[in-house]
Amino acid sequence: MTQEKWGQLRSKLLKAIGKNNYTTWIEPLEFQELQDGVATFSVPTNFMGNYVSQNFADLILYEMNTAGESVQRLAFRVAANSPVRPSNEHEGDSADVRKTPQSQPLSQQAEPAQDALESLQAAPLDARFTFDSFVVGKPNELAHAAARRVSEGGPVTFNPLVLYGGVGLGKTHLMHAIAWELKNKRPELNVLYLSAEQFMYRFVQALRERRMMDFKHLFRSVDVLMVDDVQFIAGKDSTQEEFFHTFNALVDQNKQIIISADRAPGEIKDLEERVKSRLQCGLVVDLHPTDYELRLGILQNKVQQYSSTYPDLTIADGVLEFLAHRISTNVRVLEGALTRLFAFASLVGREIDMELTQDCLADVLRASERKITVEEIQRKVSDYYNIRLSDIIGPKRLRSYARPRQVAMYLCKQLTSRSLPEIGRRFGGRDHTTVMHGVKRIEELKVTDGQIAEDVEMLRRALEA
Ligand SMILES: Nc1ncnc2c1ncn2[C@@H]1O[C@H](COP(=O)(O)OP(=O)(O)OP(=O)(O)O)[C@@H](O)[C@H]1O
Repeated sequence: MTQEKWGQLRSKLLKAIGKNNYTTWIEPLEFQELQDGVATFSVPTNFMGNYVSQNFADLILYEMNTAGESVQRLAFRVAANSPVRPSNEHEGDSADVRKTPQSQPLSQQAEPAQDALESLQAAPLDARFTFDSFVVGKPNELAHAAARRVSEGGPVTFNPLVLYGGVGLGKTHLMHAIAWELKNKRPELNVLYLSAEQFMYRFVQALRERRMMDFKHLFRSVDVLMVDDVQFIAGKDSTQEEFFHTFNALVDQNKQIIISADRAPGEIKDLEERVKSRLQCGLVVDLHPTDYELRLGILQNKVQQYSSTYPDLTIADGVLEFLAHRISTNVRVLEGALTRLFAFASLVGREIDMELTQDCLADVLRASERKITVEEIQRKVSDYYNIRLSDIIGPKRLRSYARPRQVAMYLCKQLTSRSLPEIGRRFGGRDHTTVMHGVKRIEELKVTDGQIAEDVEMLRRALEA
């Protein structure tokens, strides 16, 4: 991040927290560097660093990330370069921003909590995302069954329910469907659905307006709390802490919590252990990547919905099967393709046949047959394991390099059409028997080592996305 960018961010902070706070706390901060996700500031005193970290860190992090900077943590150093140590922290954590004040004075003009709660409930639910429009197949049947159960609003049997899976596989759809169902069946329940980003934003706002008591009260008075994309709060320490307290308070009152995430809780980097373990206490279900049958079912369902909008359009045999076969990335892309096809066909007034499909969706079809390269795999794997690309290719035999290298070789074998000798050549001129050994080793480990199985799956998804 440049000084200039920090300058722009400062003016946003000024607007957000008002002139007095700004002059006292933000103006004296001097941005030093942004490295490995940690933004370092120099501050005149320890006290000041602590105060800013406790009261404004989430806001600063939020603004930085919104401005396109990838920042997980802030660190404050007094001018002499000694790290700020929050008084109630262990030494090892000294530069981390972790603490949230446990209580904040209530603002004199604080609205009654109930009013504010109503505005919170306005988080919009998509009218299309209901159980009726959700197509069930093998990859999502367990998630669907669990969502159905929770949506009955009966006694809480598993808490929380965690739905996780890759991009566009229906997590948000299921969450909304639960909320709609609860609103219909149990209108007396206070159901709150929001994204983890909105949770953070509310939290930051409450801190800023000194209305933490309201915030706590609001979130503790819901009957069902649904938080979408919880991975968003990873690395945002104060928000995680507040989420943790909210979570515990609701579970203690036997209130239902439903969470979604893009990966299993245990796999979310920079999510605190205690949050992970709370999330793992309930029922954790995976939405698997779609299979051909599910994709076809979703397409047929969509076509049925479209038939009222486009009563004159017809689809030739084989088109839906072709799309289900060819577009396997995610449901969002599949739906988008069909929408475009209908719009196009209605414009030109033609039947949707293979020719029109190929013409209209040339780019989508090309993208879905995109070839994955060895270099891409090497790059993704090195990013994933946080090692250098040269360590994947190079000669080092340390386990911390050798295992990722074997994972990369395995993925090259699975996802590209390269032969073993070709793969070997691209891994620093290794022999094909070395590649074969690596591939075999990962095949074995996938069965015996859950971590490796998960790593390979995540990487495969990322590469195919
Ligand atoms: N089984 C399904 N039946 C019908 N529609 C589906 C199904 N799965 C996904 N969709 C549709 O695919 C689109 C993407 O789904 P959704 O937004 O729920 O994905 P997500 O898992 O929350 O993705 P992200 O990780 O991007 O938030 C939505 O329009 C949704 O209605």
